[in-house]
Amino acid sequence: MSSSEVVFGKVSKIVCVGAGYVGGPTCAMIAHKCPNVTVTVVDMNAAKIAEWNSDKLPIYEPGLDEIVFKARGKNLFFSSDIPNAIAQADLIFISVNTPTKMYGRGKGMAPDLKYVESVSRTIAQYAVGPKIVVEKSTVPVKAAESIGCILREAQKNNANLKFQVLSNPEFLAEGTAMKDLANPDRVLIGGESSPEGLQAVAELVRVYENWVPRDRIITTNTWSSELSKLVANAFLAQRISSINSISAVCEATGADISEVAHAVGYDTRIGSKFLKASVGFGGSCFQKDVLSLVYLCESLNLPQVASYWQGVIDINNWQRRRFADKIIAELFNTVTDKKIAIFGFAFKKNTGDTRESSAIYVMKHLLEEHAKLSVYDPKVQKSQIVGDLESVVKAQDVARLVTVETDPYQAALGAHAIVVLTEWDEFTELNYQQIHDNMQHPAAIFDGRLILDQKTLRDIGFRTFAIGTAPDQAYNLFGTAGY
Ligand SMILES: NC(=O)c1ccc[n+]([C@@H]2O[C@H](COP(=O)([O-])OP(=O)(O)OC[C@H]3O[C@@H](n4cnc5c(N)ncnc54)[C@H](O)[C@@H]3O)[C@@H](O)[C@H]2O)c1
Ligand SMILES: O=c1ccn([C@@H]2O[C@H](COP(=O)(O)OP(=O)(O)O[C@H]3O[C@H](CO)[C@@H](O)[C@H](O)[C@H]3O)[C@@H](O)[C@H]2O)c(=O)[nH]1
Repeated sequence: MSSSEVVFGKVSKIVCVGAGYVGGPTCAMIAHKCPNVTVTVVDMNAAKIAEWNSDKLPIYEPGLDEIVFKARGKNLFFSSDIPNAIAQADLIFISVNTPTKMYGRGKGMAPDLKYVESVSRTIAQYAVGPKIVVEKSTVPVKAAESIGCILREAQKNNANLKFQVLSNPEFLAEGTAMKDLANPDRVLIGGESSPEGLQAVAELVRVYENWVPRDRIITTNTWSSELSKLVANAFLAQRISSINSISAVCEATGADISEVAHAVGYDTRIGSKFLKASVGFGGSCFQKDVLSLVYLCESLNLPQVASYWQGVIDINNWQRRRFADKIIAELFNTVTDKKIAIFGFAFKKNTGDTRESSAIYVMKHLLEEHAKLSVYDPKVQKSQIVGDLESVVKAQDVARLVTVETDPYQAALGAHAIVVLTEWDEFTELNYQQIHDNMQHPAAIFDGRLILDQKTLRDIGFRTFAIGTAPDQAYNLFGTAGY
């Protein structure tokens, strides 16, 4: 092609394959900000598409309903007709899941790319005319090469087909997805430096330029873009593991993790964000993407780099275990048949998502000790909680030992302890005097999120433990001082 030949014209029809946590919100935002573009989100899960077309959307995300209800039926559509949508599109986002592979080569480490490959083959089968194909899913470096290879094969048999594969990873965080999409720190687009590649990049830039300042749209080569997504998540997860590792030092010495994080984060070179100690990071991305980086480094014969990043995961698992062990130790070394209230099951506040939530693992450890757990989460359904626990503990034990309540006061009624595992704002506003009055005594609270005021709770009569905080000598009812 000559540099002046136009292969990829102005994008007016966008299709997104994958109507999940990324595809749904991202396309709702594009439709909202680009009234002249028609956006169709397709998925092989017809039930999910029906939910996207209903009054109750399949995911909870602050601000999402409003935008979807405004744009739906105008320039935003949800459909199960994948072939037709692909045939019509100028630009196709691949936004399907890339979970950690649970079988065969790379089991427990590599991302499973079968859904990405399957979409590539579907595009190759139903495409007509030129298409810009955009990796939105998080993938390992060089995934675009595999997608391109499948698409080029289709091109050989049909001269009208033209494809360019771009990388455009998503950086939204759940719970703040709509804010992140409306005002991203940056948009990253990777592509080829050929004339066709540059044209495709320019067309995707043009879409984002509808609301993102041009200087926040970064363009790179394809492999830099793919790798940057993994590295961004690895750095973020690393900060949490770093602060969590120091939380153990605080507990053993009398330093306070919030004070340390504040003092350290005040250095502008370090920065204050993502330094909140916790019961460990959860969510569908951090563990999966760090493991993907570790696997990539092992494949590239870089074992030192692999083991450096593996440490981030090891600390996270250790922190979850450490917190559960602390609960058991402080409840007089036995939780057998003791009722323990679990406040929060989602992996963070303002989402109903439970994927890789630390709650699953802390509860697993407690269930192995035969604790009776009573769970309350404002946004997670009972079926989800039971299903998640059944993936780590025998179903009969879940049935025998776990109850799910729709009210935190009910969850804490008659309990020996409360364990806070998600930082929902409403947990800070409960009447802890009333809760304490209706618990077994001595009553304990374990704050895995550092959201409760320990002094107030102690004044009420609670025995308290918070991550990264040594029990105050004056209130050291646990008798764990040793420093
Ligand atoms: N969840 C996040 O906050 C987030 C943020 C940034 C990036 N990502 C990345 O984005 C990707 C998608 O994540 P998600 O959380 O939206 O996943 P998800 O599981 O919520 O959604 C994926 C959807 O793809 C559909 N799908 C799978 N294969 C398909 C096929 N062949 N044809 C049609 N539909 C198909 C599934 O039915 C599902 O509805 C992942 O690679 C993830 O790592 C996620
Ligand atoms: O200081 C902190 C910050 C976060 N967390 C925990 O870390 C996990 C992940 O939180 P967050 O990153 O806010 O949510 P995610 O939706 O998982 O978003 C991450 O993963 C996405 C998927 O790749 C990326 O797009 C986002 O940029 C990246 O922040 C949660 O369990 C949080 O509670 C902490 O424990 N301490």
